[in-house]
Amino acid sequence: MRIGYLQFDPTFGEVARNLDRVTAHLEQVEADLIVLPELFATGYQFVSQAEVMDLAEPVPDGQTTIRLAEIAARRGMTIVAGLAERAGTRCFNSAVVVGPKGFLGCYRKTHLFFEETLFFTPGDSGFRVWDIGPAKIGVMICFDWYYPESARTLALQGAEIIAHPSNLVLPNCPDSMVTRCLENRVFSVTANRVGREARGGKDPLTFIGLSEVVSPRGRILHRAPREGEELAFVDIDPAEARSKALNAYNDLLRDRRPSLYGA
Ligand SMILES: NC(=O)CCCC(N)=O
Repeated sequence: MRIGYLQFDPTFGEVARNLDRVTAHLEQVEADLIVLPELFATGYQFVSQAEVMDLAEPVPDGQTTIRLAEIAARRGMTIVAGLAERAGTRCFNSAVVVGPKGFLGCYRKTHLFFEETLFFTPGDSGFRVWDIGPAKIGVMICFDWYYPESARTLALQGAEIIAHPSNLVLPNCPDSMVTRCLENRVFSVTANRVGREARGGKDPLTFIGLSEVVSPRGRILHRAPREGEELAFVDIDPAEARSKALNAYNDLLRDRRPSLYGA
């Protein structure tokens, strides 16, 4: 099974242009699963609620989901991509899952970071897993990584690969995903963006790149540079994420003691 990411540098607000640039990359892809960054078509540093409402789209009938579903069907692959979702008067920081047969579902970011809390509604979808044929994938978005419950919940639901659209600005995620994968015995694909944004007189944000695929044994199978766009794929066997046995006596998920874990 071939999985990977597009590390991308969007131009803020230029949705059609960003979509065109991304789809040009995707037309070259021969893979089973590709992950795109969080908010890949809009950019990240919104300055007002009105701006978010203007740039956000309905799911699945908005242009971004439609375009990605068309490509997924044509290329016979699954795409997980972050986007700003408009649902009535609310906006969510979401990720859509589209496959060879069309739209599969949408995850709404559970843990909003920094000024996202001003413009987005905390996600209400809960963590979800989709069977895409060769594997079961779960989705979390960027800052969700900071909460071990995110990856653990997906692993308990049977996720073998965690698709992780991101706009990372803090340094810790790339190395921390080694632990997330090790403790849950899952693969992860973190698709980060690169570049910087300094809008509306706000402090500039520099995105750290370092997109990566990590194995269930905590090996970094491939990591992108800090800067520059990169399309990268790794051939994996998702079966490596099915057994949670550490040895003849320990099973990572069976041996949990939730009655002793408190809230
Ligand atoms: N967009 C984000 O959720 C950033 C989260 C903080 C980090 N890990 O960079």
